[in-house]
Amino acid sequence: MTTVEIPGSKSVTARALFLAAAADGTTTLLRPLRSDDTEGFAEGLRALGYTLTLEADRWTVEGRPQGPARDAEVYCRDGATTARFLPVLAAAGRGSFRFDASAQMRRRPLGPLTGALRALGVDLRHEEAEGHHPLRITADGVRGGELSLDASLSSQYLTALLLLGPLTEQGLRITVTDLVSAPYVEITLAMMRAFGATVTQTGRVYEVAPGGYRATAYPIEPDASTASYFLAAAALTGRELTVPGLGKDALQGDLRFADVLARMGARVEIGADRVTVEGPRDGRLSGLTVDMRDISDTMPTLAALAPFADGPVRIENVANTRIKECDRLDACADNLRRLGIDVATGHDWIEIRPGTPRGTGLASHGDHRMVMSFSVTALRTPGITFDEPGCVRKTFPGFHEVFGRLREEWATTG
Ligand SMILES: O=C(O)C1=C[C@@H](OP(=O)(O)O)[C@@H](O)[C@H](O)C1
Ligand SMILES: C=C(OP(=O)(O)O)C(=O)O
Repeated sequence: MTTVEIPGSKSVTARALFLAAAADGTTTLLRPLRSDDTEGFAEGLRALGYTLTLEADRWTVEGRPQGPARDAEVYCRDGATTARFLPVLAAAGRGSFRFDASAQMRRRPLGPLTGALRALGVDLRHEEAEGHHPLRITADGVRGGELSLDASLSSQYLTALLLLGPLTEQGLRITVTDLVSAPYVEITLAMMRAFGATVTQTGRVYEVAPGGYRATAYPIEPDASTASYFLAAAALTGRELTVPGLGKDALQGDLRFADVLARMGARVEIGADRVTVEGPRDGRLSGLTVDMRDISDTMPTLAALAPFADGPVRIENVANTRIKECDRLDACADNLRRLGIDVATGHDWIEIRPGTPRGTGLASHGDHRMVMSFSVTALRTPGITFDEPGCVRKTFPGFHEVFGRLREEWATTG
């Protein structure tokens, strides 16, 4: 049996950094993720005037409940959590703040969030394309009130506004007309409560009370999206693999990817604080149709595994994967075709037919998940290479070392 320690969750680390910065007192994050996205988030906080100490497994943040209070320029790199959460933190402070991001992140939409901030009275200007970075905020605190929000492009708009709620004078009441990636909002609600906020949800209506956040010591659970590559690897190779730290009480919806593997024929056990997957001994996985709207970061993982199933794999309701680091439906189809696999896509779906992938050069499309996903395919396909393997740094800089060790361990144990 193999055990793999997975680094901390990107989503939980980003939220914990925001909450710690906004809290009254000093917060300690235990086992945070160290990666380009989360280091970019921490660097953004420093640019906004916060004091952070980053040690290997322990980050401390000195909170400033009054919010950022001096003019600043923030570069958000490729991270959408940084690019969508930090402008909201700035809006709650006082000063003139300019935000910019990488070319990739500049292309990704912000409009529903910046529209909501304007509706709350925030003075915000997009410097180039409307609804995209770069943007300038002239902040003077946020009074609060009622809002309607369309979160069908990204749940991160809702998360950002929920995080803002306790920092407003009157609180926020948000009615959501549509919501993608819903489990990420559950992470937000649970973590806001852990930092002392009062927030309720009744159907589509979220109510957040004013009153700020309280500092705490916060342990970061392992990243469930990252775990998907290792769980898929076990499913594909007929091995048994355990990821400690992700169990029944895990915050992240992406752990549900294990249920998809179970439907394909793997044995899955989700215990109190660990998940174990054992692939079928004969290597036979079943095809299936699956709605991944809630867990679409794992769509590429399944697409990369899909050719080995004994029937078609159809993934539905994943239109918003077209506005991630790249257009993930097109990028998956491109790489599967390079491997000689028959694949079809539509506006919000992809269908992959069974086949035997042929090793070849694959395109990263600047997307960490392309590289990590097709590394799983490579376990049963000699000759796969990537044009930009280093882009895994966004969420898991050590991916190739850890995945390579697993591959070697399995090669030597027959
Ligand atoms: O809130 C978060 O931490 C995230 C929400 C999801 O984005 P969308 O809501 O844009 O789908 C997910 O894909 C992303 O990796 C992280
Ligand atoms: C889409 C992703 O990241 P983000 O939206 O946080 O940039 C991801 O990690 O797959």
